[in-house]
Amino acid sequence: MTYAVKECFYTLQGEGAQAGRAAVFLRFAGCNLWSGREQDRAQAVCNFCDTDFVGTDGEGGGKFATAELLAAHVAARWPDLQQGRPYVVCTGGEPLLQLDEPAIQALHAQGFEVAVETNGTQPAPAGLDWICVSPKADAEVVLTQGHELKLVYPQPLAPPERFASLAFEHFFLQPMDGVFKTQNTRAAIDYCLQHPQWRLSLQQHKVLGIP
Ligand SMILES: C[S@@+](CC[C@H](N)C(=O)[O-])C[C@H]1O[C@@H](n2cnc3c(N)ncnc32)[C@H](O)[C@@H]1O
Ligand SMILES: Nc1nc2[nH]cc(C(=O)O)c2c(=O)[nH]1
Ligand code: SF4
Ligand SMILES: [Mg+2]
Repeated sequence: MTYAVKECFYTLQGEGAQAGRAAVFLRFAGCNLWSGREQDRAQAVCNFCDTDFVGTDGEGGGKFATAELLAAHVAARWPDLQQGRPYVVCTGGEPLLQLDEPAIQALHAQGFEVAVETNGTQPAPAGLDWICVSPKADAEVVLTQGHELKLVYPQPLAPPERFASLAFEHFFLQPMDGVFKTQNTRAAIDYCLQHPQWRLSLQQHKVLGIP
């Protein structure tokens, strides 16, 4: 299996229950819900994406022929493997189109806890330490259990109530970034105030100006 990686960088997790934690972000290229081309955005199943996941040309990007080469590339980004619990967040694009058990095992062998940010349309390989599912209105969620469910809000066809009974430990609303970010943030605050099962996830890295 060759892995196509858009970029790979060390920063703080900006979202959800692990926000503030140092992590290597491993951003896989490609997604099943959007081509990544602006001319296709309006017709895409997921049309609010804030990320460039096309190609392998980003910082720390490239193609990796084996799970071991991929894991060594990730480990090289962690400052000191003796210090703290090394943490890798596999994202994309849609990471579960590529992240498989051998890759997870190779990352474990390098000492990493392995997290994933997924749209929930693919089954999860065994061995993941943290699963964050972020449902998209027009895409069926097959991954219905995990650690956190992080719903971009609002999506009129995906109200939070649709997901509130799924088997997750944490439930977050993340205001949709874009031209209506201020209004979306206010709406998410109001929803959390009225439904305390849900917490607010702000994209802290955007506030901080870090990747
Ligand atoms: C770029 S996605 C990649 C992982 C996976 N494809 C997914 O959608 O979960 C990473 C996270 O950013 C969220 N996200 C994408 N676009 C956003 C936006 N415009 N505003 C807020 N969150 C957004 C996604 O819902 C997901 O939780
Ligand atoms: N700092 C930081 N935190 C993040 N959490 C989820 C991200 C993603 O794009 O998946 C992301 C990201 O791109 N940067
Ligand atoms: S599913 Fe994730 S990566 Fe794909 S277009 Fe939507 S937000 Fe972007
Ligand atoms: Mg991001």
